[in-house]
Amino acid sequence: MEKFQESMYKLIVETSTKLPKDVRRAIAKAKLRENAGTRAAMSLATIVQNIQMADENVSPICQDTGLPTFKIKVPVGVNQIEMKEAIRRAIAQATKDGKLRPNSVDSLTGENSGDNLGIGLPVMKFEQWEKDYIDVRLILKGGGCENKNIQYSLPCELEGLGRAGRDLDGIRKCILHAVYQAQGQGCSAGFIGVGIGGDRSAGYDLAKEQLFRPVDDVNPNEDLRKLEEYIMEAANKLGIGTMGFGGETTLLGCKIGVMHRIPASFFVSVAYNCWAFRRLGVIIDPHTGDIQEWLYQEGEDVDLKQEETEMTGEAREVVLEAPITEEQIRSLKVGDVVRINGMIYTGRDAIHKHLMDHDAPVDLNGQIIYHCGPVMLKDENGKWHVKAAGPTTSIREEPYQGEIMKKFGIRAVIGKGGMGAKTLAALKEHGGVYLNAIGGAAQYYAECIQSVEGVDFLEFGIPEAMWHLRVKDFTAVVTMDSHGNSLHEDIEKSSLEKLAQFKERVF
Ligand SMILES: O=C(O)C[C@H](O)C(=O)O
Ligand code: SF4
Repeated sequence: MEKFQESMYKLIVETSTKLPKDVRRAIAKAKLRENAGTRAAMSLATIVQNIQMADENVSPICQDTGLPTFKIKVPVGVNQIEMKEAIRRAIAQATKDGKLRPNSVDSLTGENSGDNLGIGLPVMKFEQWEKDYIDVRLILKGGGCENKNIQYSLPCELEGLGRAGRDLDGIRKCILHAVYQAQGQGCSAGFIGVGIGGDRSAGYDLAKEQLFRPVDDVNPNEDLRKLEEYIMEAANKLGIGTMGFGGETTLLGCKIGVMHRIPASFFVSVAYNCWAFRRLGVIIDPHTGDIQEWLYQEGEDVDLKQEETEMTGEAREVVLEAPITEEQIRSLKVGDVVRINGMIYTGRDAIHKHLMDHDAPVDLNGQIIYHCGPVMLKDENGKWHVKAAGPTTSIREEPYQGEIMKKFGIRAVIGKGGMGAKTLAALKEHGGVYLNAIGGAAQYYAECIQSVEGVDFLEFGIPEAMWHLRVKDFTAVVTMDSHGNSLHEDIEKSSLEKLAQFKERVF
């Protein structure tokens, strides 16, 4: 097994940087469905470009390289203790090489371990089997989509859909609702794994297990096959679309599993995965530790080629450079595309909390905040380089954002998934704007960053620090403006109306 660590390193790097073929096929299909010139088509074009850039740069597709979870099947007699150690070393190495973001945080102190190791991390689940080879599968599931997982306890009342009872039709309603409640925040279009039955933890395990099924397989259970097919069709009529911008594709895959339950409990657990569905697997020779075969890579290479596309389509394009005046901000409207040049400052969870009762380390008057936790590498000369830098889910900053904008005079925030009523009111009052970048497009945005001019709060860890970035042609869409308009609010409303059309019994 001397090659096992090297094989695990290859598996980690490949999973973080190259989407599997089954996922590429689903994205290619989605792209064909969108009408040219729409926001959804533009966003998908950016996503496709990002996938290609990650291939070429061998760099993370998305800056959130997730919580690494390994599922390992071993023949009797294989030493699992040694395998665990080899996996831990491979994880630390991949982090050092900038293929994974340091993502392991002490839940009590907030300290980032820096190498992706920690109590319980990475997750490794072993199982013995009768076969004579080792099967290792890895999923890197990011935080934004993980936060959109949801568990239903039947019977329940669902907005738009009414009563969901303890039968197949109740299950149908829960799954549709799960897609609706995710909106664009988990970087739609997404994939869902559903677990029916079990208790709360076994149900979620079963849901996540479904994410290891190939996207194009067929459920052997006839009822579930029909339900999967139905969900794919119905969910794509909700009009949530790529990044919640509206459009034809909201769901890229749906896999449903079932297990027994106890009489009092009836859970439907849904695991939501973003379009950056990073999961791969390998077959390993138990003597040498070498890779014998890659999984999820059957079929022809997937052609994602596209014509040169511009983010703008038919939208008005505005160039922004900080410091921005209130007048400039008030001239922006939902739907405008902005190209940002000059300085932006990253700030996410730790910084927003901190700024509520502390001063900012730089003058933020008229400036732009980017909700982003990048992957960064320092070279021998102590210079920082951006390896991946897409947006993070903005709604987590909802309790703080409005106040912080007013307190420091910030004019624009860039993020993804949109923000709520409190921020919208503050944008109107203060003269601010919310800009939606394409979630997961971490290579695409990293290329817009010309230099790293400084960093504050590095003690919060690399993802949570405030990075001072000089950008060129950083493109985003105005989705909340200073006149009280919010594309997110509109899509939520219209998708709820569409959801209500699926109220009647189907199964
Ligand atoms: O942590 C991040 O960088 C992003 C996160 O996965 C998110 O979707 O919000
Ligand atoms: S930013 Fe989006 S694509 Fe990246 S892990 Fe989070 S949900 Fe997934």
